[in-house]
Amino acid sequence: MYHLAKSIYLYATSKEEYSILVLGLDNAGKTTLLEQIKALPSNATPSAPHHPNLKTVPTVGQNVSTISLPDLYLKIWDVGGQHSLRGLWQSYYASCHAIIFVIDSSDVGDADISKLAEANGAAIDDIGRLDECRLVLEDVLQNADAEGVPLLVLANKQDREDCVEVVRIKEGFVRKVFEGEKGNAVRDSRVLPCSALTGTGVEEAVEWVRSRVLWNKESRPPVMR
Ligand SMILES: Nc1nc2c(ncn2[C@@H]2O[C@H](COP(=O)(O)OP(=O)(O)OP(=O)(O)O)[C@@H](O)[C@H]2O)c(=O)[nH]1
Ligand SMILES: [Mg+2]
Repeated sequence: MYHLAKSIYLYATSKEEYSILVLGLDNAGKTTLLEQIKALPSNATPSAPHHPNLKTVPTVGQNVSTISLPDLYLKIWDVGGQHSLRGLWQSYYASCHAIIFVIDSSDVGDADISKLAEANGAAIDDIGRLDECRLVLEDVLQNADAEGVPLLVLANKQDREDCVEVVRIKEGFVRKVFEGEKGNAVRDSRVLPCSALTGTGVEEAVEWVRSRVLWNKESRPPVMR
């Protein structure tokens, strides 16, 4: 009887948990984004409000936090984006349910990769940030373990005066990467603007991810917590 009661209790109180992987070049704003997500009203309670820690340092390794939404948990993995750390990303692909790829909208020139064709084949140290961003995103798209995983591209730092508008990042960069030969085009994806620093667009980003992991749950089932 005790075991039956315990099973019913666990069934009634447990929720599905989905893992979200936050990727992007160093300095893109991944850790700042994680801090803002942790501080969302849906996660904090009036008795335990959460104030985002916006003083970040470059991540060496990973930060992980689980946020509780009414119907599910999102376990969010923020991994370091420095060049030397990117080799670790692929070990997260097989178990993630969605990827958020963060772009620093003030560090991608005019975001038009068609002008970069001649940079193909250059060593990574010799290329600009837009091309570096393209190579890194293509690498994610091409990895078999990440196949079919919903992908949200966040055009971050939209609060900065020198940022490129989201439409240019979408049309000049993301669409061309997806349509390119390494693009692996068929995938649930979206490009959204945000400012991880001010928090603008963060809630919309979480809502997109929440809806897409649910949509994709037959291909990538959640774990129960
Ligand atoms: N203006 C502005 N600055 C931002 C925004 N998001 C992050 N930053 C700043 O960008 C810098 C890097 O932010 P992080 O969140 O540490 O970047 P990261 O992607 O985690 O970097 P790594 O851990 O090295 O991969 C910090 O100085 C942040 O304050 C934003 O939306 N707007
Ligand atoms: Mg970081």
